[in-house]
Amino acid sequence: MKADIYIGVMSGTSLDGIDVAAVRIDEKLSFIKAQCFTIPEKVRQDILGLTQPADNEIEKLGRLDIELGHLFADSINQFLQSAPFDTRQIVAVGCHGQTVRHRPEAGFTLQIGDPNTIAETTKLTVTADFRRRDIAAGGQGAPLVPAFHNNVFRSADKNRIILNIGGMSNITLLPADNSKAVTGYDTGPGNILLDAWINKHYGTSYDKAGQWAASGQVNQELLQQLLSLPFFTEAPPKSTGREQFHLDWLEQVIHNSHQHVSAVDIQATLLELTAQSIAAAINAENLTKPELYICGGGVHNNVLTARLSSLVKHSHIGTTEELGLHPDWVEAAAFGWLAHQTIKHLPGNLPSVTGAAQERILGGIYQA
Ligand SMILES: Nc1ncnc2c1ncn2[C@@H]1O[C@H](COP(=O)(O)OP(=O)(O)OP(=O)(O)O)[C@@H](O)[C@H]1O
Ligand SMILES: CC(=O)N[C@H]1[C@@H]2OC[C@@H](O2)[C@@H](O)[C@@H]1O[C@H](C)C(=O)O
Repeated sequence: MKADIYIGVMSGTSLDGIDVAAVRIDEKLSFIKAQCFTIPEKVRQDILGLTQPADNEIEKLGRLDIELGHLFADSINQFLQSAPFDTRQIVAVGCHGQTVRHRPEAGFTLQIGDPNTIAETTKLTVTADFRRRDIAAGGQGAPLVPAFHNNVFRSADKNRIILNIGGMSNITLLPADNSKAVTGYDTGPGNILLDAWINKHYGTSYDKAGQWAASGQVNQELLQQLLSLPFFTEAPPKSTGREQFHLDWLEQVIHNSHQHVSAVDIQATLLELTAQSIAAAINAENLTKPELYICGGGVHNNVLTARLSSLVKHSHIGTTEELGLHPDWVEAAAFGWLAHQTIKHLPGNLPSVTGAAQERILGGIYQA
């Protein structure tokens, strides 16, 4: 039987790799397989260099756009070498691109990784640039994945919350009552500050299972200063990124606190900040006895998830694996679904999440 297969490609704010997933979409979506590809260190540094104002930005951006286009295309081609399906069944690729700047308050967001290059190199139809139409319609352009969560994880009898802990964290509220709107927003940092701080001190890219954080003590004064950032109490719709949560911001708050806090205690404090900001967002919602399902790389940080489960009100806590989708592949699968929406001329955004005036067909199509 001929099936429609879509390839989702996600390279998120953590810069931990390029996730490629294949999904089959007929009446229902089913996951086929996924793989993560390395981002070379030089490319990682070039991306990071563009997330803050830099010299000669246009030239750097132009070059990196093409370089990432090739990197995404090579990852897709490699992924398809061991595909357990006939690649002629692929309808399209949905490529998120790499966010280098997200400034919804200034009316723009920028994801790069040239889709023309991907289409030329893979000989596949590519859909990309999913966020800017939502922004043009008055939305935040993010988070987009709640629409996918609504499609695959909503239950008719249980209220559910899906929590993504990536570089940033975002929640999706899925009421069982389908007359109620799905809502969701970015809650603030996911792994980004934990990654940045351990990288500064040990050169490693993340705090494995949260062990370094677990060996320190939370500094309450610093925690309160970090939590006083207006973003945490702003009403949704809201989204954020590296523009807000970066090492310079953290170091400025530490400096302004006028106290000496050891590096390990700062890591413990950052884990507590991450857990508390997520939990405050979840607990502020009035869904009755929600089930909480976590996805994103943060599920592997046992110390963070244990702390979260002691802070949040929920009737059940687990990962999206219980709902049939491994937590590492939810976002990549979502971009496969978004490609399907674009190709079928269906909306990809949820105005109740992003704040856009209406539903919109997202993204551009770059024909094979
Ligand atoms: N074993 C582990 N222990 C602790 N943290 C981990 C572990 N494995 C992954 N992580 C964290 O997960 C992060 C990657 O998460 P993920 O791939 O969901 O991010 P992303 O897709 O870049 O984010 P975003 O959703 O913001 O776009 C890593 O940077 C790391 O901090
Ligand atoms: C601008 C941008 O790239 N935002 C990402 C980021 O990573 C998590 C969170 O912040 C979310 O808003 C979004 O990603 C997912 C894929 C989304 O749009 O739902």
